[in-house]
Amino acid sequence: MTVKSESRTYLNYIGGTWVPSHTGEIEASINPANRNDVVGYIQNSALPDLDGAVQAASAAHKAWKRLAGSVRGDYLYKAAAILEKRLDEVATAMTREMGKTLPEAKGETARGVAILRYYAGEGMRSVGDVIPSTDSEALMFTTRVPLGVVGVITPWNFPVAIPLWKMAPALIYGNTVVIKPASETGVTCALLMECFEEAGLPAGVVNMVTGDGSVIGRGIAEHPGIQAITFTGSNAVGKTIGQAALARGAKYQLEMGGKNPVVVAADADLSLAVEATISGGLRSTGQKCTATSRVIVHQDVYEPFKRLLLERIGELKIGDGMERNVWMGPCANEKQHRTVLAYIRKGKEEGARLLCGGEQPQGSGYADGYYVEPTVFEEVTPEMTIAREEIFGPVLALMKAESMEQALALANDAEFGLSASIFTTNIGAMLGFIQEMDAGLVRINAESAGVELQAPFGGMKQSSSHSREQGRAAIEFFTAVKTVFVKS
Ligand SMILES: NC(=O)C1=CN([C@@H]2O[C@H](COP(=O)(O)OP(=O)(O)OC[C@H]3O[C@@H](n4cnc5c(N)ncnc54)[C@H](OP(=O)(O)O)[C@@H]3O)[C@@H](O)[C@H]2O)C=CC1
Ligand SMILES: O=C(O)CCC(=O)C(=O)O
Repeated sequence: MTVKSESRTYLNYIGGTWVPSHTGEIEASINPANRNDVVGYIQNSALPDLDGAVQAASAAHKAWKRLAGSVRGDYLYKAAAILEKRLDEVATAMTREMGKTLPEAKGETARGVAILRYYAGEGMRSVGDVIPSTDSEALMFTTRVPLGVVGVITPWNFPVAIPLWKMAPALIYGNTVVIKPASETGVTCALLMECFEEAGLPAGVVNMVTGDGSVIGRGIAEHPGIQAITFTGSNAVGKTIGQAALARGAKYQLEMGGKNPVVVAADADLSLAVEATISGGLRSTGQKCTATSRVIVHQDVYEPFKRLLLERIGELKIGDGMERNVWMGPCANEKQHRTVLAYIRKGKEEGARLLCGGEQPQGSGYADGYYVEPTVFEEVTPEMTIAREEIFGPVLALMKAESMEQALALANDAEFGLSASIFTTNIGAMLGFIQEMDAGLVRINAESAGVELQAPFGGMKQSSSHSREQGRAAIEFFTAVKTVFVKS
């Protein structure tokens, strides 16, 4: 296989200019489909780089917040048009950096364009309420003000959509931004910065510093010049960010893991349920916080569902996401690959029965990449590790339920509460699920993954800090309410 390596070095974007890190160190961004392919080099930054970015963002804030919302919106519309024009280039960088297939990466980049346009429009929408005062001669109303400098810490699994669904609302409501993307996807983030630069955003309004999470990510959480932090990633890191922010009185928002169930009732459309389980559980190699992980099937349809599921999984083509007809790419990095294989081993050790997959696929096309076969276990019991912990890989755990009550109890038996699906044609079962399921997203006859940008997104229990992102819900995090009382 020919390897298309590039040696372009991407700099930090600070105060409207591209600058190298004070450390002079760079880090290679590797293609997980072929570890010999270097996508580019990013800066391995240190705290003085972050300080520079925070200073630039603080200096830009006063003028940015004073612009009319519609003017800030115009910048976002321009950035959207530029991203749309560069869609193929950005999607290709994404596939090469973290492995999702090119059609998925193109879909995500198009979603990024739509996110920018949605929030551009927010600049023209109302922001407050008029509240009747007990004083008949007074006018009382609420308005909203930006928070200041927002720190954005993002993961590698949605390298365009997640940065944009955090940055676009932060910007439209008048904040300035310092982003630290996941190290695996620093090149894709640098391309997003180029779009903002080309759109002419004033210097310092958006800034990017790449580098180790434990240095730059932690630095953002602890920085006194950053008024709010929005994070998506693991629970372990999210909790430390929340604690650091709380300790210094900064606002924070954490979107973390999931252990999302799909319930298949006896009256379900089985082929629909199978397709949604495969799409929700295995697309993006299972690396979505909304991915289906536990599949709870009513005993009356368990065998036909299982047969159909295995038959369809057997047809999926695994490989380099840049190749046509490949349905599932590799895990995003070496650590993730090791983690997923370790969970599969644990599943076997704890007594779950392996129905398919479980290994790194064999053959020359797979030797240099972080591939794992789509894997299905059955006889999974609620106390097993693979039923409890987020795997973030192409692994499905089948569980048999004797009744819908038991299915619902199993679905709710998790520390997480992000997304949950049910497949049924019974309206009572649908309503019961909507009512009783402890999840921030409840989906009926639809896969657990897949978030619409105009609707609130976030989880219950350990999945989030109980805030919501996206849609109009974003205004709650990125602004503070001011109550105004006016008397002549
Ligand atoms: N909810 C979701 O969408 C996601 C969940 N996960 C879960 O997390 C697991 C591990 O993935 P991983 O990439 O390691 O996730 P992390 O939580 O470690 O990474 C997410 C982001 O946080 C940064 N970060 C890392 N350490 C710190 C720190 N101490 N303080 C502040 N920021 C930090 C990372 O930077 P850097 O890249 O430089 O380390 C990255 O930008 C996955 O297996 C999955 O279970 C992962 C990604 C997304
Ligand atoms: O399901 C989606 O499209 C979004 C999932 C997500 O936000 C995540 O995995 O972090």
